[in-house]
Amino acid sequence: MRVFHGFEALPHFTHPAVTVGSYDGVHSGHLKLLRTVTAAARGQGGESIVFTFEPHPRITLGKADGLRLLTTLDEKICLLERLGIDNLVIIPFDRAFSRLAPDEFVRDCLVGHTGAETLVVGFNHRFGHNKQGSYDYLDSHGFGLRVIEVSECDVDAEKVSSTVIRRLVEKGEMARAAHLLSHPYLVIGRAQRNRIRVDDPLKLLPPPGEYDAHINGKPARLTVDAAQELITRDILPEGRVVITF
Ligand SMILES: Cc1cc2nc3c(=O)[nH]c(=O)nc-3n(C[C@H](O)[C@H](O)[C@H](O)COP(=O)(O)O)c2cc1C
Ligand SMILES: Nc1ncnc2c1ncn2[C@@H]1O[C@H](COP(=O)(O)OP(=O)(O)O)[C@@H](O)[C@H]1O
Repeated sequence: MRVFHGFEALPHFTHPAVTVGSYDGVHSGHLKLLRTVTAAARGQGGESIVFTFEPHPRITLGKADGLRLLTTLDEKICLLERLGIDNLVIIPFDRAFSRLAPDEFVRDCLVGHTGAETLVVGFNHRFGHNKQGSYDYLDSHGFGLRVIEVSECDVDAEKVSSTVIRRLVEKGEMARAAHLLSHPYLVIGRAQRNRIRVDDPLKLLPPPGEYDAHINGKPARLTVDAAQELITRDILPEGRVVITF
């Protein structure tokens, strides 16, 4: 997967199919869109592009109050890569960007900068200044784009959203969280002896307690302490570690 920062210096994309969103957690609902965008790209002999935002829009818009995220940017890249997405474009979500009207965003950013031919959106997707854009808006304005709307994906008749999964992780219900994510809860940190630190203060960790997890693919018993440090029984090689719950 190629990763680009911002709209400047993007290459020429071949018949791209695109999707846009925060994609926090890259959960089962997101998966349905990501599979659709991949299939659409293949169907038109082109490549898939995911646009995501950094920082999370709610932070820029001052609506973050205590927000913790399921995925850091590093983790999101890892998860999208595994799904076979061809390109990721990370959009700096600043105040000026948030003021773009829906038509400016679609015309200038999606079509203008990437030549998007197909746009995949979820059932509740909103975009553009004050969230004025939606599937209906796209459908009625055309923009010369094929727009595919993906219906809501539930798991066991339960709504799947980043918010629902955040609540499960906050309660330490890691098996249920993994079920709604459709993959284990991922934490990428840095090991020093038997301690693992996560540098991003926005990363949501499970509450203090003991957990069965995997560290770099090996089963391990892990303690999360009150200072949100992760402690193992064994000494780990120093550096980047991948933990899955
Ligand atoms: C160009 C562009 C501008 C946006 N502007 C706003 C905005 O002004 N206010 C807003 O709440 N969301 C805006 N969004 C939507 C956010 O990306 C995000 O979907 C939304 O903030 C999610 O809100 P929620 O977490 O409260 O559901 C914009 C999206 C795009 C692509
Ligand atoms: N459970 C779900 N089923 C289907 N689509 C979903 C689901 N949850 C989210 N989506 C879609 O995934 C895309 C990205 O979602 P998200 O990152 O939560 O949205 P936003 O960019 O508005 O924060 C959106 O198009 C949204 O409609």
